[in-house]
Amino acid sequence: MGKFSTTIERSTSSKSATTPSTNSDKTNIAKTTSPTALKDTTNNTRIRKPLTHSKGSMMKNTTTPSNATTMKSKTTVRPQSTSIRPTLNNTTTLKRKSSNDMSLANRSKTSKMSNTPSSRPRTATPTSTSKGSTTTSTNKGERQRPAWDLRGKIDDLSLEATNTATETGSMVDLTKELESQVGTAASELRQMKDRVSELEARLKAKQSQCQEAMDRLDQQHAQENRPLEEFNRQYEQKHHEITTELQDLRSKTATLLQEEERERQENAHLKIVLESATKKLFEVETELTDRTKKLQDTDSTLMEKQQILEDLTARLKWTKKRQFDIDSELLESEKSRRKLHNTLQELKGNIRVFCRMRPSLTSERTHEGALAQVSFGGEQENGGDTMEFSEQVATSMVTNKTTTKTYPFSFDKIFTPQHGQKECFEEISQLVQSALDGYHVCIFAYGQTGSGKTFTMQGPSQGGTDTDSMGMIPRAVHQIYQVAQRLSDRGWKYTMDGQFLEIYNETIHDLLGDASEYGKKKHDIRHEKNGKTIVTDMTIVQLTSPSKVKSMLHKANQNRATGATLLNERSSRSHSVFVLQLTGHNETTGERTSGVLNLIDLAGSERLTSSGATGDRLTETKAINKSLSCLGDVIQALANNKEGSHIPYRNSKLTYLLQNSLGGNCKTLMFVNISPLTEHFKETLCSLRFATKVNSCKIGTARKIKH
Ligand SMILES: Nc1ncnc2c1ncn2[C@@H]1O[C@H](COP(=O)(O)OP(=O)(O)OP(=O)(O)O)[C@@H](O)[C@H]1O
Repeated sequence: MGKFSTTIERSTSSKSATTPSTNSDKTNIAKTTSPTALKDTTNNTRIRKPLTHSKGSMMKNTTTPSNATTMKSKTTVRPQSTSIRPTLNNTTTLKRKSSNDMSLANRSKTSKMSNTPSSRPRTATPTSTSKGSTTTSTNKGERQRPAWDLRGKIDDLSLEATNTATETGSMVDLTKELESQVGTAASELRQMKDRVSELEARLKAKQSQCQEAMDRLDQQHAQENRPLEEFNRQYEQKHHEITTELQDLRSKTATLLQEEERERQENAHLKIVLESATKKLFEVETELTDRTKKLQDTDSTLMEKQQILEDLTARLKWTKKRQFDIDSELLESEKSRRKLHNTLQELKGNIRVFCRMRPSLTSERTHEGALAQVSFGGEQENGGDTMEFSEQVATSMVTNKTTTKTYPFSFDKIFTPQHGQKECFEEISQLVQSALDGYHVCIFAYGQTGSGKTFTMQGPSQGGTDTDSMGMIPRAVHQIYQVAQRLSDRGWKYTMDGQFLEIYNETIHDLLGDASEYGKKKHDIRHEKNGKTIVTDMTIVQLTSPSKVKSMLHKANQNRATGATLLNERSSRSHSVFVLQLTGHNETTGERTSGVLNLIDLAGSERLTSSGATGDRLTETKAINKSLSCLGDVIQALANNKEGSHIPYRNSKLTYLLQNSLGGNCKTLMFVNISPLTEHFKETLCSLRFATKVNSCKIGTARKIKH
């Protein structure tokens, strides 16, 4: 069947279903509690409306009964099914309606088109032909009425118009019927709404009742549960406590287990330590036993030794006492010896002469016979020493025979090359003591150049630091310093003022002054009535400590070097005089002393003839010889010892300077320094002869200077 026939079926079924559907709808509404469902029903009702406009309904009369029955049975089911369709809004419904109307119109149009005269070839029977031809002409291109069959076409049109009129009438009926249905439905709807409202009210009431019942139940439940909750709370608390306690217990147990493990390990360790300690203890005990035994042995030895020590201590005590007795005896003996010696010196005079031969230097021992033949004798009865030089002298020029000629000498003391500075100083230390006691002491060093005068007076020219080689000047200062310290216990206070001057070519120079002033200042000699000798503009150094002597000598040597030239070695060509003024004051007794110690390094005593000097050197030599000759003259004059006789001090600067240190009030010592070399033998003989001359002088008894 084509589309058109389907449409007929639908319209038929909808029409036939209209009445029964009302009942069934009602039943459905009653069952449905939702207003929405009701709406849907209404909508469905509306939806069904276009179905009544279908061509099918118009064709109802032409349909066979059997078909109608079938359709009816089909449509009765539809309202039920539509009642449970989803809700459609009015707009949708209208749209559907509109679209259905449109489809109806189209169908009508199509129907019209299919009934045009063009489909002329159709059968002449309008009803059956029309239906069959229309259907076929529209859809399958069935045979159409020929163009020339206008009559047929008009017939078709009139038939169609009749059909349309019939259809329109049916439509009006249908509309009316539908309107009536709508009214009924509206009334039903209102009833339903009322019913719904009523039901809703009842529902609300029931809900409220339910809520109240629920509240009551809740309250009851709460009341009933309160003890249970309390119990539950207590239970939980208890549970918590027990759990906590349990955890504590577990943790304590774990700690205890750990401690136990640790103690176990410690015990094991202690066990090992104990074993080791026990072992050591045993060893120590063994050692202790050994040592105790040894200690006992040592104790007995110690006791023996203590006994020995006591014996030794007793013997030492006795020895010390004996030593003290001997020392006392020795001191007494020494005192007696000094007294005797002093008496001897006084008998001999207060001028003493020491001879000192220096050792030969390595460079001087070049050949056999380089050293002069000399023998040193022992101590004489009068306390002096002897020495004897010898030389081979030709007796005949023809036979070339020689004989040994000897030159004996004796002096208060003779120092061989083997004697050191220490021995020399021991001999003169008493003179230094005399200076401290208030005497004027004068110590000369006389001899040719290079014979060892400076070495004797100051020490090595290189300024050696060893105390063994220290000369007479530093030793004298050391001794004075030490004695002054010792005498301070007995109330003595000493001051030591040092001056160092040089007499060169009969001019005085200050060796301790500023180097730039050296040789520029004029210094005069003044003798005061109290016996003091003053040299003007001289630098005076307070020797507060022995170390100051060293720096003083260094300064003097520096100044001397300033005045030296290549051809003129100043130390050999000038006299250097170190003057030490010693002033003592005893605060206890009020006693005062003022001694002077003159330490003089004379210029070289070469003979003018043998030196072969000319020019400036000749002048120097003349000056030196003159001053040395004057010194001899002064000593000679003093030796003559004639009261009031003239002493030629003023003949030279040296003797004038030493005026208060040479003579009856003074103690004089002369070192005659000699060389050991054969080549210097003649000069040595000259020096020794001069010294012998001095040594033979008796100046008289020295007296303390009184202030
Ligand atoms: N007793 C001694 N022991 C060791 N060496 C000495 C001794 N006496 C002198 N000499 C050395 O001999 C050399 C000459 O000595 P020194 O300069 O003292 O002679 P001098 O007589 O002072 O000479 P000058 O008149 O030229 O000053 C120096 O090198 C010195 O060190």
